[in-house]
Amino acid sequence: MEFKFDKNGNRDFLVKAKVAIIVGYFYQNIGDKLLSAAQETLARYGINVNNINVFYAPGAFEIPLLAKKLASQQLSGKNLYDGIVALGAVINGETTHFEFICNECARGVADVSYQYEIPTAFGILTTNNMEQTIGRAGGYKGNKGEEATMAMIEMLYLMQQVDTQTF
Ligand SMILES: Nc1c(NC[C@H](O)[C@H](O)[C@H](O)CO)[nH]c(=O)[nH]c1=O
Ligand SMILES: CC(=O)[C@@H](O)COP(=O)(O)O
Repeated sequence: MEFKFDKNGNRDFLVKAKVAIIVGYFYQNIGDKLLSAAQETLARYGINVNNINVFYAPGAFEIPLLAKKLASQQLSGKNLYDGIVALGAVINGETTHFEFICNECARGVADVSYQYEIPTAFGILTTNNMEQTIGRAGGYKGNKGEEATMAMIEMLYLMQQVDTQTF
């Protein structure tokens, strides 16, 4: 993914950024792979490790509530977090349960970003089997943890651009 902003340009806005990572821990090994990629990406772009908090949800269905709770946190009248990254994996089974979890998780994560105007990246794998899952957690299709984190970082830049635009 190519950033729209100059990756080698001014990154001061990233050094002070506070980020929450939520990991759906239904498949712990997958969650760990996604989390590692997210943490490495944040470090690569200069976000202070002391400004990153990690939270574990039992499953993807619980992620939106945790995301909303985190997004609502305030410090001195401002949002505590500048960005949120939601990670996890939902693997289809024999029933329609998969659809309900995926839809509610995606809808809930999106609603948090809209309601609180905090970039909340959707890094939840929605796959048909473990092979597809592993392939997207550091395998042949990359790592959704890195991809989602990069999207969140770019949104931090864009939100700053909007807030500081002049004519
Ligand atoms: N099957 C998967 C689940 N199921 C659990 C739900 O997310 C939720 O925790 C439960 O329904 C209780 O509310 N979660 C995943 O993250 N991935 C799955 O494949
Ligand atoms: C996505 C799920 O909840 C899945 O693990 C459930 O499997 P099943 O539909 O076979 O009960």
